[in-house]
Amino acid sequence: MSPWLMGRFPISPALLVSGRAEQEEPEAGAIPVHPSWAACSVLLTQVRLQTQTTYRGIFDCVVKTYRHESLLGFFKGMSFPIASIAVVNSVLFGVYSNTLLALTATSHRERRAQPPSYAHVFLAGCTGGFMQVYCLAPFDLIKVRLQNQTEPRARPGSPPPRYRGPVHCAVSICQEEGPRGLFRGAWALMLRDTPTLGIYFVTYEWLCRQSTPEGQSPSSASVLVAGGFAGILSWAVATPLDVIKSRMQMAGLKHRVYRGVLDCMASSVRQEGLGVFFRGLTINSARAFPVNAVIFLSYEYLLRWWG
Ligand SMILES: C[N+](C)(C)CCCC[C@H](N)C(=O)O
Repeated sequence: MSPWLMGRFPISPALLVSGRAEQEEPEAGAIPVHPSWAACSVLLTQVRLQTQTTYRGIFDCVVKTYRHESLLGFFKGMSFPIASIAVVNSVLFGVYSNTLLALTATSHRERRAQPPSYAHVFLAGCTGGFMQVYCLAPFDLIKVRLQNQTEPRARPGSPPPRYRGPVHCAVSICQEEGPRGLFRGAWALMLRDTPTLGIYFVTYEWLCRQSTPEGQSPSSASVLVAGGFAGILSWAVATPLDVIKSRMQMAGLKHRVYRGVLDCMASSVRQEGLGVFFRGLTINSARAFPVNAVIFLSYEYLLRWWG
């Protein structure tokens, strides 16, 4: 077994074997598990649960994806977001720190002795969220479009998927809709990120201050816990608009074209009930803790080294 396959995730053989007459690839009985697979599957499952109505839940989505698209299916649309993480987070944290600097006129070091007010932290977070949307929107659109392609890769005789990969997806969108097409759903993304990133930084600051004696820098453990909970809380608040954002990004493909954010909300609620706003909440929150714990730890360390 490849060293990449670190463990095996047992699944009832009946689940994998049933209805497999026309699919040969997956081995019956187990899905090989690797951390990168786990991370990608979380992102893919979240997007599919939010935009497609064919899945009964997280487990059903994972099993169906594995059955129809094999392990590779989970990595769909991942190269672009991975490449974009550094850029998007640099913009977010760069704008946040500089706005805080402008508002409080204190450097990162001085801020421990003179902590900024929560209103300033919130405002700086909202500004960071607003600015990051410009670079996040195209990457996020391509990710959502690729993750929603359920066709298996390279199966002879089967119709090819609409997009062959991230670059083909970007070029096709530009050709079909012009460069503005790359910003489809950007309004919903802005509504999602501007206030929730304010909440994100306020939660982080508040939790750090609760666990740190006055005037001192927070310990790594405090940073990890505060960052993790800031991620969970901000994703919990952001999930309703995340669902709408993903649906608007898919509009015209698997979904009808909506007249705007409100139309998308109203028609989703009419067809699927209020529960639609909580699709992907569990998976978003589970992913949010480790991801944001690491993001804030890196941010604090970088500021201490270079600040
Ligand atoms: C505010 N909102 C919850 C929308 C996003 C928070 C982003 C944090 C991090 N980049 C992540 O992917 O978890």
